[in-house]
Amino acid sequence: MNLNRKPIPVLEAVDRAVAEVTPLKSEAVPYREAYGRILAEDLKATMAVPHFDKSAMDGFAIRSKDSIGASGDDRIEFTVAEEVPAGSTSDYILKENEAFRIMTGAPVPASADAVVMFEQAKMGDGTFTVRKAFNPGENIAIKGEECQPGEVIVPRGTFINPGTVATLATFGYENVEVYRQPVVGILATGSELIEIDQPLSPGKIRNSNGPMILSQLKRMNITGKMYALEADDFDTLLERVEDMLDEVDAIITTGGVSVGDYDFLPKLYEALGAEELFNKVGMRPGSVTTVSMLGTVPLFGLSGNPSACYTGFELFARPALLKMMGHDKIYAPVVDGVLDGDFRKANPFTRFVRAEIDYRAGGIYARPAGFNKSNAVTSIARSNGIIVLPGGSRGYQKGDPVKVMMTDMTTGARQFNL
Ligand SMILES: Nc1nc2c(c(=O)[nH]1)N[C@H]1C(S)=C(S)[C@@H](COP(=O)(O)OP(=O)(O)OC[C@H]3O[C@@H](n4cnc5c(N)ncnc54)[C@H](O)[C@@H]3O)O[C@H]1N2
Ligand code: MOO
Ligand SMILES: [Mg+2]
Repeated sequence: MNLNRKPIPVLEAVDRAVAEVTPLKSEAVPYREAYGRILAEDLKATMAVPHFDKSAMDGFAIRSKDSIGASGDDRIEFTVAEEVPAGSTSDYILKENEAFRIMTGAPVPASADAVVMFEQAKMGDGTFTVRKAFNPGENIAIKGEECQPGEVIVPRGTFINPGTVATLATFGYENVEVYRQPVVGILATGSELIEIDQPLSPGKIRNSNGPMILSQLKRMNITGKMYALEADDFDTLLERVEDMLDEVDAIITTGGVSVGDYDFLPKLYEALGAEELFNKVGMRPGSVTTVSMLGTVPLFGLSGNPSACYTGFELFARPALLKMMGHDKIYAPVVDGVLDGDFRKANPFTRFVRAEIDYRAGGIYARPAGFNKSNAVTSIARSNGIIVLPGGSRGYQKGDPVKVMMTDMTTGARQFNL
């Protein structure tokens, strides 16, 4: 048993975990299934957008030169020669003071160079008049004004958002190269753990970390692979982890990483020949988080205590897995906020406090989400962010400036502070 673990600073631990993993290979997926994946190729424009000059308004396409000199007192009249609805074209060549009746999105025929909105025209019978001169290009979306062929629209490593999917459709990418999703195995260890449908008895508790990690992965668009609960028995645990290694790209275990008689995970990783990146971090909760590498497979040994487990995942597993997914923005945003409640307990280590974030017009307010010890589970449920309190000899009080880690961008604000 190693009772002399040396804590390393949080940032150093994060760096070590991230440095060791590499992006997985890429694969092609149909564009409609690409949302949430990471681009493994630069997304380039295959054509100009728009790819023809198109009317930006419903109205009349004219030759701008025919409108020169128009005014309120001296209106100029046009005769409608043809109609061009969206989806159609016209080869007709306008003669002097002739116009097309044209709709938004329709190609502006070559002989016209400006569009008069219906609201700018006074209608006659097959005719209309205007009271101002129109500039060439007025109310027209010019070919290539948005982008040119070959332009990189979204670089490799970017999260595919709904706009990226729209862009894939625009350019005709039926399939797109994305990074393969890691297969992440989850193993909850502990002889005290029971499944949700088993009866509680003294000493036994329901496994909450396993399903929590599954959900943390889901939040990252990863489908986790949940393995059956394992008791604290070295040999069966070793066998189980060896089996998992044949099936997964990363392993997340919970429990058994501290110094107890039945905390076997660090020893187990050692027996597998894994390289230990760290086994103690200067943080609370989660100080005993242990991360090792076995070849290309990271082994995240998260603490059994729920708040420590949750925090260890967000700090170490999440950025490392995002890197494996090819993501170029792997860290949770950390923003300046205001502490919206006291946190009096001083600690020499950096403390991560699960918090309720309130986005107010004046800024971001972060309130500790209730009972916040390492073994707490309910505060995680009330939290949508984590307050970061640097270690030191004093506590913190309401109103103090603090850093806030945005772990849950899916939870919005109560008010729409436009
Ligand atoms: N002598 C020392 N004891 C402990 C130290 C230490 O430095 N010296 N560190 C403490 C800290 S801090 C933590 S955190 C825990 C970490 O414990 P382990 O990672 O070894 O986890 P376990 O011992 O297996 O369990 C701890 C706790 O969590 C509960 N648990 C475990 N798995 C689950 C699960 N899947 N769902 C819900 N709850 C779970 C378990 O029943 C225990 O209560 O060690 C301290 N001890
Ligand atoms: O590692 Mo423990 O979670 O610090 O409390
Ligand atoms: Mg333990």
